Amino acid sequence: MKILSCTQQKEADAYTIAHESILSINLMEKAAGLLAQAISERYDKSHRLVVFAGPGNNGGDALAVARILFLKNYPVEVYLFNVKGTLSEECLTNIQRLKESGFANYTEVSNQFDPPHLGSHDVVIDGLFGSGLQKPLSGGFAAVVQYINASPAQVVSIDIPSGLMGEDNTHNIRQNIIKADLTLSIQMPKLSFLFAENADVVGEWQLLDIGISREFIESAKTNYYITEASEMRALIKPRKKFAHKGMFGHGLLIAGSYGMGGAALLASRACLRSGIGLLTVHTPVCNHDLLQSNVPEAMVQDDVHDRCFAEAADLDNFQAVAIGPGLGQEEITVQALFDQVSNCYIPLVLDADALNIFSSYRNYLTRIPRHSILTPHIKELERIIGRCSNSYERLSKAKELAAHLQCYIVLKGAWTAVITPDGVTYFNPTGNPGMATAGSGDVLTGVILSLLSQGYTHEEACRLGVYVHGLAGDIACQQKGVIGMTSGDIADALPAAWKQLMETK
Ligand SMILES: NC(=O)C1=CN([C@@H]2O[C@H](COP(=O)(O)OP(=O)(O)OC[C@H]3O[C@@H](n4cnc5c(N)ncnc54)[C@H](O)[C@@H]3O)[C@@H](O)[C@H]2O)[C@@H](O)CC1
Ligand SMILES: [K+]
Repeated sequence: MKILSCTQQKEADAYTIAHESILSINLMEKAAGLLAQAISERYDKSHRLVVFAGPGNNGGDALAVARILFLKNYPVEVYLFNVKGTLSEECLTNIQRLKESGFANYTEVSNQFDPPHLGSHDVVIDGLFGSGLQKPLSGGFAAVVQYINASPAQVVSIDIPSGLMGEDNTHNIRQNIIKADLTLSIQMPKLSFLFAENADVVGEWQLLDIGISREFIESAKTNYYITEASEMRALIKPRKKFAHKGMFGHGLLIAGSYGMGGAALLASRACLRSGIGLLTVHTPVCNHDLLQSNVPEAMVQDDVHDRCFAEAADLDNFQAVAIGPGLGQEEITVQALFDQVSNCYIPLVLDADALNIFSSYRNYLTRIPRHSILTPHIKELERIIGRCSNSYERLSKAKELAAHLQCYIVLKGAWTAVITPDGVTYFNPTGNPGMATAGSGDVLTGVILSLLSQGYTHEEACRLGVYVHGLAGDIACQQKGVIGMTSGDIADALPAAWKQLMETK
């Protein structure tokens, strides 16, 4: 699914109106019908709806919603903010229609505003500003937002919480943004919904399909997408009857050190549960028995060192290599890592301590072969690119790094972002907070290694790997709960996740 900018969303509205013979006011009526339905599904008529409408079409939506729900016998109260005396045409039409419906509980605010008391059973419908917001809210509008936010009322925002920008909020004023419990977003999600620091203003969000032109959406250019199950299903390579293990690749995992053998174990289990033909784990001698007895399906290649990775492995006969889980950062490991990476000629995944080492030796970053996959979580990324003040800045810098190194970056977290060297970002919808647990990243590295070894492209391995890893996390969460689940449970749930994805229509 594409994520378009607010400017493009306005163009999409205009294109739909021009090419699909629907009047702007009728498109708004369609949106309002779906908004009203979503609101009535959540709140019954015991709730008073207090509607705050702004001067543009977001206000027009809110007024139409007020009329529809008033006619369904909801108790409704409307405040329209007309401070400049310039209302959009659709907003004006909807004031007219509201009045014609017999609605009387209507206040037009031009300067002085005497706010209504808002109780915990009231529902505020926020239609102050939508995709037409040009700068952070200030003055009277900021005061209204702060009044609503300070109240105990439930808040439903139309399209986007008023005051929030669709993309970059670096220069926004946070206290002047509506804090919604529910955001009913029209047609497409906004990029800013996917950023952690906006979670408390966006609340839960839901998309309403108002029938914006498919033609426009398909041809619109964007660098942001949300991955969909059907796309991932279509990527899975079918297995022929006469398939043999030699056809599914041989991967090399370089992982583990003294006290961190578990990371090698988790990545290996995940790798084998994701369809690889053969797996060799290169690990210090101290982890030999642990791996042999716990993942008998894997072959173990001992490093020369007892306790840490000390000598680059030969890459002949392998289709892909992953390095990093539980690797440690011993001096001898640093040297071995640089040797391994500098001479790597097969697809490569760098994770965990491999990334931490590079963050201490940033000059060496350019030794990473083009198209390698880096899988940092936020902290690991910031050790490389420096601290960022918000998610938009972090994403922008991650894109710069991906372009500079010509690498894929898998930025892990809620909505894990797969960033390609040419600047396209795919956000992943699966997963849950239970996955914020030790070893969860090791599992992902194992899955991606498995897919690369089987001949999936770098982009496919990243996107499919991240999707299935999140799905396995969701299955583990259903079985064990968000608190009790561990990364071992995620690895164990991989077979069910693959099965579920393959059954997706
Ligand atoms: N037919 C249509 O065009 C449709 C429009 N839709 C709704 O229309 C919205 C977009 O409408 P608009 O483009 O009219 O934009 P908005 O309703 O978001 O606001 C535009 C108005 O706000 C003013 N403004 C912008 N920033 C301001 C600020 N910081 N302080 C004070 N005033 C400010 C502008 O001058 C303009 O008058 C969407 O979010 C959606 O809710 C939907 O109903 C779908 C159909
Ligand atoms: K809004």
